[in-house]
Amino acid sequence: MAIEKLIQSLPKAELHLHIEGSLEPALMWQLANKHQVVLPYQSVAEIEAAYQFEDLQSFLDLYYAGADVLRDEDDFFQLMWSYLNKCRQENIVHAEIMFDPQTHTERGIGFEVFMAGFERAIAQARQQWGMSTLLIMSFLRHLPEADAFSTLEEARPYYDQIAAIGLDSSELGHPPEKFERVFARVRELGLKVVAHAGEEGPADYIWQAIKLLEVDRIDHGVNCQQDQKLVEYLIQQQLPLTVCPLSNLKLKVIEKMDHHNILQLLEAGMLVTVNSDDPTYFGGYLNENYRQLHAALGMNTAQLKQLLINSFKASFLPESQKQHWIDNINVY
Ligand code: HPA
Ligand SMILES: [Zn+2]
Repeated sequence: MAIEKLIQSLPKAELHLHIEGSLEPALMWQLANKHQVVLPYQSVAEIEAAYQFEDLQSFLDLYYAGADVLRDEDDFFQLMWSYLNKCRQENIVHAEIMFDPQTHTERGIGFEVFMAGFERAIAQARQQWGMSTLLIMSFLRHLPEADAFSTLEEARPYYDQIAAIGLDSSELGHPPEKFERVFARVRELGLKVVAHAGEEGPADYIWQAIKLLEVDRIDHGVNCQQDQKLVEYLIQQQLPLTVCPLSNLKLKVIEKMDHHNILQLLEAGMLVTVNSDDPTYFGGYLNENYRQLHAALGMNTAQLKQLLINSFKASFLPESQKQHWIDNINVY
């Protein structure tokens, strides 16, 4: 079978997806009208045209501004529902979805609003087509650690709906060590830990995420090759990286897709996975990321199969469910 068909048809997991980064320009436009939010754009086409980024921060500025149209429970339902439908179209059978509560609580929108919307969409997708999802609550690292502590406290009624806690937003100048104490508390609560590290930041930030936060996965991590000892450690420990190729291209972490190191890392034996990060901002959902790896880097069928296996291996699913899906990755 042609690789494009395999990319579409094989079961896959997505492990690095910010739900606020799946807000479609058309939905942003519709919600801005609904709530009379004034956007600095005159049309959906203008929103799309604005998505040209120089670096992570230039993206984050638009991403937080875009999230301002999300106001009531139904908005969060629609946001989640639209992504879960995309999963169905792309044969993403399991998704571990990040959300940024501080982006909403800072605007006076509480957990009871967004969690209710997310949960309603998740339950509907589970009932209608057996969609499997886990939620990852992420702290914004440009804010103080004290704010992360209070967010963790506010989330208390929802702990049984949250599988893991993450760390995202502006990386440079906000190293993992800034959040060492709050992640110690997270681990005491029995939650898994992930952190963005080594996207724009140095290999040392990846070491800090490992040693100080005791992460179960690294989000991005593409700068690991700056430190050969770190590369060896990641291989030996099989500590997963959730890599986002189109994101790296759009945020100029790499100059061209054919410079991406994901297949090198894969061939070296690292547990790397492919993910879309913020698909509406970066020009493609998950399958488009796989397609571009084939087009630009010549990803072959064996590599595709390994990346799909990795997507389940690196997930927080129970072992039996991981194995079930891995057994269903049939490449002819
Ligand atoms: O790629 C990212 N990096 C950091 N923070 C983010 N928040 C959404 N996407 C990202
Ligand atoms: Zn991310």
